[in-house]
Amino acid sequence: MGGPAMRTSQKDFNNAVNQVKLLKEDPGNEVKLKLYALYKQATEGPCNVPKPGVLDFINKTKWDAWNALGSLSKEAARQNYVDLVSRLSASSESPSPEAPAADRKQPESDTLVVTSEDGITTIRLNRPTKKNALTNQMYHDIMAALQAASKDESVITVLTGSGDYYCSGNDLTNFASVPPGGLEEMARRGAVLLRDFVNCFIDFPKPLVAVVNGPAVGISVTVLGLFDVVYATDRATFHTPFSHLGQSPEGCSSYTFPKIMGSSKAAEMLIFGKKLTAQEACAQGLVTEVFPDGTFQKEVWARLKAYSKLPPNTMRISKQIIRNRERETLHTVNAEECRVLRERWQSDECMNAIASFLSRKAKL
Ligand SMILES: CCCCCC/C=C/C(=O)SCCNC(=O)CCNC(=O)[C@H](O)C(C)(C)COP(=O)(O)OP(=O)(O)OC[C@H]1O[C@@H](n2cnc3c(N)ncnc32)[C@H](O)[C@@H]1OP(=O)(O)O
Repeated sequence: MGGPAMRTSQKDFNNAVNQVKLLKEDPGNEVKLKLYALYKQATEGPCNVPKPGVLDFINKTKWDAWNALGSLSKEAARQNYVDLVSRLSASSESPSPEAPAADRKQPESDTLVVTSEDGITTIRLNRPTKKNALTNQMYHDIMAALQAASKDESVITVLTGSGDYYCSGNDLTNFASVPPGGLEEMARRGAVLLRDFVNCFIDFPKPLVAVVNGPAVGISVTVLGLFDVVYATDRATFHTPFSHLGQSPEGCSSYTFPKIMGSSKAAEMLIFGKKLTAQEACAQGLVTEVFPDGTFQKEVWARLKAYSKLPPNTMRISKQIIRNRERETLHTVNAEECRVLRERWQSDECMNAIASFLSRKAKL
């Protein structure tokens, strides 16, 4: 085990594994084989499986590459993997023809991880210590990721979260720093950001799937009405505590929720802040299907991989015909919700609720 190898953390390694999926150029089979071997060595140690038969050409080649690393330590393999990915990333900076530079904007921080594999672009909220609460930067990064995904070669786009929560909604500290223009300016900016954010979901052209890996709060729940399919673990809950926060519904939920679940069920959620279990949300049509937490990831990703093999243009056209009729209505609803919220954000009821959370007096 060499000294430098010890400097690579598990986080660096995980980042490198994600980075490989974002490479804009195919590094070629030889490099892919090297990456494979280093990955196996870093995660499982020296090759410990029987050699495949000579006719099993692909697996034998992979086995040979892994076996050639001999007794290289896991740490050293991790370091070599990270170094190799870093060199590959540096040499694949040139823009790809199908994605104009503005649309390829990658997240500026690690709070959003975007990967593409098997025809699926996955946008992962990655702020688990804050229950994936959405910072202003994350709203921008999600918009950029959706824009890029709408033009990339993937077939399906997925939004999901890291850790035990799907998302705890708007980061309430977004309201903590008041700009020079005062509360009014803060509310104006918030309304513009919210409108643009929700518009990206309304206009998204490909099948959009939410993989709800845990509890969901606020805006992460309301925009679900704009997704095509919502899969949830049985640990998930769905909570829109707008009245508790002195706020009003957004994400087009004032329109989509009554349509999905009927006006009285929608009112119980959006006005009284009733928290739904995953099963309840499924019974009311907000969630497509609920999976046991133990098999959630396995079952959902297997299903999505199978769906991603379906003809992409046909799926896109089917989505259009399902959604297009309502697109203008949804834009109108979004604009109206943002107008109302802009006023709410300047109200005493809202300010008190946020101050209360920030001073840790209140929790949902
Ligand atoms: C451009 C503006 C657009 C605005 C759109 C309008 C959007 C509206 C909404 O989304 S409304 C919903 C807002 N969300 C909330 O009110 C949730 C607040 N959070 C909580 O009530 C709880 O944290 C919890 C129930 C989600 C989880 O409770 P628990 O399991 O006990 O964990 P902790 O409270 O200890 O949380 C861990 C850590 O995360 C921080 N955190 C969680 N959620 C948020 C949040 N929404 N905003 C900011 N910070 C959040 C929490 O403070 C803890 O931080 P700490 O460890 O104390 O530093």
